[in-house]
Formats: sequence, structure tokens, C-alpha cells
Amino acid sequence: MEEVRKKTRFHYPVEQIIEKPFNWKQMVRLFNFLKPYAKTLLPKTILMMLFATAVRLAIPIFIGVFAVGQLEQGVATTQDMLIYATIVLGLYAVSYIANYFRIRWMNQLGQFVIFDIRKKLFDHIQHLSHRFFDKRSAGSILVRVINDVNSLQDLFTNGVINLLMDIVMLLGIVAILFYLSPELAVVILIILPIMFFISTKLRRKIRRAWQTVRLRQSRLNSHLNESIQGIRVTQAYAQEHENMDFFDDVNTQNYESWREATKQNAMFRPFVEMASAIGGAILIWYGAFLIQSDGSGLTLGVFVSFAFYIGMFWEPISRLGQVYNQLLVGMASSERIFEFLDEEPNVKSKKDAKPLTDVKGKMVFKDVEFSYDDKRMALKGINLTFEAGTTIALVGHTGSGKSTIVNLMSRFYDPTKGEVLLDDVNLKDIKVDDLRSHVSYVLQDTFIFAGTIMENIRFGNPHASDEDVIHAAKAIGADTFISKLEKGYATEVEEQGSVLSVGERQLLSFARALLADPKILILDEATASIDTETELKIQEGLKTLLAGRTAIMIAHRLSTIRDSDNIIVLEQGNVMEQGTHIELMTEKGLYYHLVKSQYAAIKE
Ligand SMILES: Nc1ncnc2c1ncn2[C@@H]1O[C@H](COP(=O)(O)OP(=O)(O)OP(=O)(O)O)[C@@H](O)[C@H]1O
Repeated sequence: MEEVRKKTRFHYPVEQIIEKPFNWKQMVRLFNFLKPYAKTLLPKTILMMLFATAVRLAIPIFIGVFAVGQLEQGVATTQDMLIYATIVLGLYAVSYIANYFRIRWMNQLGQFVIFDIRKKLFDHIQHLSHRFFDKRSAGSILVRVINDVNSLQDLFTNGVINLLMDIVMLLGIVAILFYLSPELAVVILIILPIMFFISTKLRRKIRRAWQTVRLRQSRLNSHLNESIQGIRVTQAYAQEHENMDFFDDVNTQNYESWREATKQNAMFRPFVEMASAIGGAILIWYGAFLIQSDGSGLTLGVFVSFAFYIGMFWEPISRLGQVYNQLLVGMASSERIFEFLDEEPNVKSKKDAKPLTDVKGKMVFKDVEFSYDDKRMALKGINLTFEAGTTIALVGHTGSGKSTIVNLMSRFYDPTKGEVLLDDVNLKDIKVDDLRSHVSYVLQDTFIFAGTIMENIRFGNPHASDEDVIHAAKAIGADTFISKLEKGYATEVEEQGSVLSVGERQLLSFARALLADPKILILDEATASIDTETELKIQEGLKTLLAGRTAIMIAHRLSTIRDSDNIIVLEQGNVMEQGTHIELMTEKGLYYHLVKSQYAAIKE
């Protein structure tokens, strides 16, 4: 039993499949991101690559066939050789400079593409509906925007152009070798398939080893992340030891995977050098044989050129294997990125959606049914009217559907059946942005963005001046605690940062909502974290906030909603009763019992 419990704790799903088979269609789609640069940076980079490769290919011919050839025929003086040597140096310099520009432009191109992909992805994700986020953790979304895009970066900055360059280089060398001496070329290149085979095998092993490293690393990161976020709970339950044991385990696995990967990696370089050496040995043995035999026509100059080309041959071959690996990794990453990009927002503005003008704030639910997962019904046949300018409370047990009702009001979801109307217009006929600018939320868990208090309040209305922000804070009663802070409105705060108490965060969100000045205001357990004394203090602020708006309040603490114009009682997705506090208390139904049980709990 103990074993089972241990195994199930610290379970981190690793959502990444690191490689996928090659898929042409997807590749074409990925490479479409190069399109904006098809007339500028891309051709420039390719031309530079071709030029650099051509120069590199010309050098051995110049040294062997030309310079050594002249020496062999006895037509070159020492001075001529000095000039040739200078020319060779010059050619190398030209090839280095060309390569410098090729690498610079190639990196720029890669960075541009990655910039575009990340922008497109972020923009797309921002517009996806709540349904999308219901299904995924924030962590798994982050992994795609960061890791998957990063792994494409490798492909775009190094992979693509290198692939082209290596192919041109190899084809160039083979063509030249065959042109110079087909016989010698055949003998030397005979080992090529064997080398290619071994190199691919070795590469695959290395690739697998690095994959294991990445998986272990991601496990380590997940555990670290969870441990730090949950440190208070860990300490409260004195679980540090168990935590440490697990950490030791993942840390060791991580270290061992690195050791294995670096060991495999270290084998590759000697292999390439070995291949070069074998090529060289064949050249010396068979080349010498050809030079000595009559009629072969192999000159010393050609022999020297061959020696240079063999030296240049193995590097591109080994790199080709690497690019292929990058392509497979790129396939998996791009598949995950495209999966997000292909995700359509469930809630979208219709083409002929109307802009909202002169909102009164009346909301009507007509025969609304709703299910989050098409299995369980969260709302069943709801018919409700939220009159403009009134305060309406939604009460009921946990899971009765209160939050679901308000979720439908700003179209975070659309009803499965029936319709929701604002001022008698179906929400689906209104522009989503317009609708949301008239509906504000104050939640129990106020999200604080990294920035100053001033900026956090201004989030409600980016165009508000400092004076407007302070005015809103004063109206809500938040000014008292803000002005006590050393830096006042300029105090830096952040999510999870402990500068503010939960109640203070709540007051900030009230000020934020007041500044947004919405026609419809939703308070979802907004006062739950405020103690009764503070609550009494902010009653005035709350009144200011609610005045002239349709306010929908969700509250478990029933004392806070007693004065509402209408109280709606929900139970398992159904409206059970509605009316004012007095009416419902006289009715002696569900509400009456809810109030009684809370009252009894307080008395106890
Ligand atoms: N994102 C979601 N995906 C799937 N089911 C959900 C989701 N959110 C809520 N539900 C389910 O829908 C039903 C209604 O939930 P809802 O959040 O509206 O209840 P609530 O009355 O606001 O509860 P609470 O008082 O606890 O906030 C519940 O059965 C809940 O499990």
C-alpha cells in the first residue's frame, strides 16, 4: 500500500513526444513562415552560402591541379609559388568572410521566423475560449509557447541552410572527384555508404540519449516548480523528507542521463576523424598505385586535390544526420504548435455582429441549458430576468450553477440550448469585445499583475488618468491602506507576492471595476475574503460601485446579500425560488433553510 501511495504522488505527466516521422505537408506549412523573407533575407543568405561553398570547393583545385600541377611540370618558379600561396590565403579569407555573413543572416532569418511564430501563437491563444483552457494546464500551454518554439529555432537558424550547404558541398565534391579521376573516386567513395550507415546509427543513439536528458530535465523542473509553489503546504505537513527523497531520485536520474549522453556524444568526433583517416589511407595506397601505373593519367596535382577534398568530406556527412534529427524534432514541435493554431475559439463575433450602443443592462435567460462536457448538465431550463440597474443575488450550494450563470453573461461559454439576451438582443448578435467591455468581474481570487498598485487599478481602464485611479480608490475605500504604504500608489506588487492581504487585493479589484465603469457588474464571492468589520467599512464603497448598474452577486455569506432587489436560489442547475429576502423568508423554502443553517452555525 505504502509503495502504491508513493508511486502515485509526484506524478508529472510529460506531455512531450519529442519526435515525429517526417511529414511533407507539415514541413511545407512550417516553411511558409519563411515567406515574408522570400524576397529579402532568404535569397541573400542562400546566395552567400552558395558563394562561400563555391570558394571552398575551388581551393583544392587551385592548390592541387593548378599550383602543384605547375610545379610538377617544372613551369612554376619559387616566386610563382609565393604568389599562389598568397592567392590561397586570399581565397580562404574570402570564404571566411562569406561564411561570416551567411551565419549572421541565417541567424537573423531564424530569429525573425521564431519571433513571428511566437507572436502568432500568443495572439491566437489569447483569443481562445474558456473551454480551451479548461482542458489544459497553464504549464502545458507554456511548454508549447516556450520549448516547442525554441526547438524550431534550432531548425530554422542552423538546420535549413546547413542542409542546403552540406548537400551542395557533397555533390560538388563528388562531381569534382569524378571529373578529376573516376577510378580513384570510385575506390574512395566505396566506403561512403558504410560510413553513412554507421554515422546514422551512432547519431540515433546520441539523439535518444539527449531525449532522455530532456525528459528527465522536464521532470526535475516540474518537481522543482511544484515544490516551490507548494512549499507552505509541504512545511505545514512536515513532508520535507519525502520531498527530498523524491528530489534526490529525479536529480540522480537527471545526472545519469547527462553522463550517458555526453559519453555517447564523445564517441562521434573520433568516428568522423577515423572515417577521414580511412579515406586518407585508401587515397595514399590506391593513389600511389595509380600514379605509378602507366596510362592511369593520375598526376601528383590531382592526388593533392583529392587529399584536400577527403578532409572536407566527412564533416557535411555527419552534419546531415544531425539536420535530419532536427527535422524530426521540428516535426513534433510544429505539430503541437499547429494543433494550437488550428484550435478555433468557440466563442467568436459573428460577421454581422452589432456594436453595443447605449446599454441599459437588462439581462434575460430564456430556456437556457448548459453543459461543460456534453455529459453533465450544469444548468437546466433556466428562465431569468436581471432587471437593469438592480442588484440580484445568486445563492445555492456548491456546484449548483451560480458561476456558470455569470460565465454565460459575458459569453465565456455559449448556452448549449436557449438564449441569453442583453437589452433584448441575443448575445451572439453582439460583438464579443463590446459585450465584455460592458460586463466586469470581481472575483474572490483577485489576480494581481506584476507592476505598481496604480497600474493594477488602471487595468480596469487603460485610458484613466492618475487622478481617476486615485478617485476610484477613494470612492471604494482602498485609499486608506494604499496611502499607508511607504510608496503609496507606486508600490510594486505581483501575483503571489505578499505585499497585500487578501482583503486589500479585493479592494483593489473593486477600484479596478469602478474604473472600468461597466453597465453590468458581477461579484463572484467578492467579499468572501474580507472580515465582517472590513466588510461593514466597505459597504459604502460597494454601494458606490453598484449604483446605477445591474449587479449580480454570488455569495455564500448570506448576510451580504440581504438587501438585494432579487435573490435567486439555485439547486443542481435549477432555479428553485426567487424574491426579496423578506419574501423568501416568509416562504420558508430553501433560502429560509440556508439562512437558518448559517445563523445556527454562527450561534454555535
Ligand atoms: N470548467 C468546468 N468544466 C467542467 N465542469 C465544470 C466546470 N466548471 C464547473 N463545472 C461543473 O458545473 C457545475 C456547476 O458549477 P458552478 O461552478 O457553476 O457551481 P457554483 O454554484 O458556482 O459552485 P461554487 O459555489 O462552489 O462556486 C458543477 O457540477 C461543476 O462541477
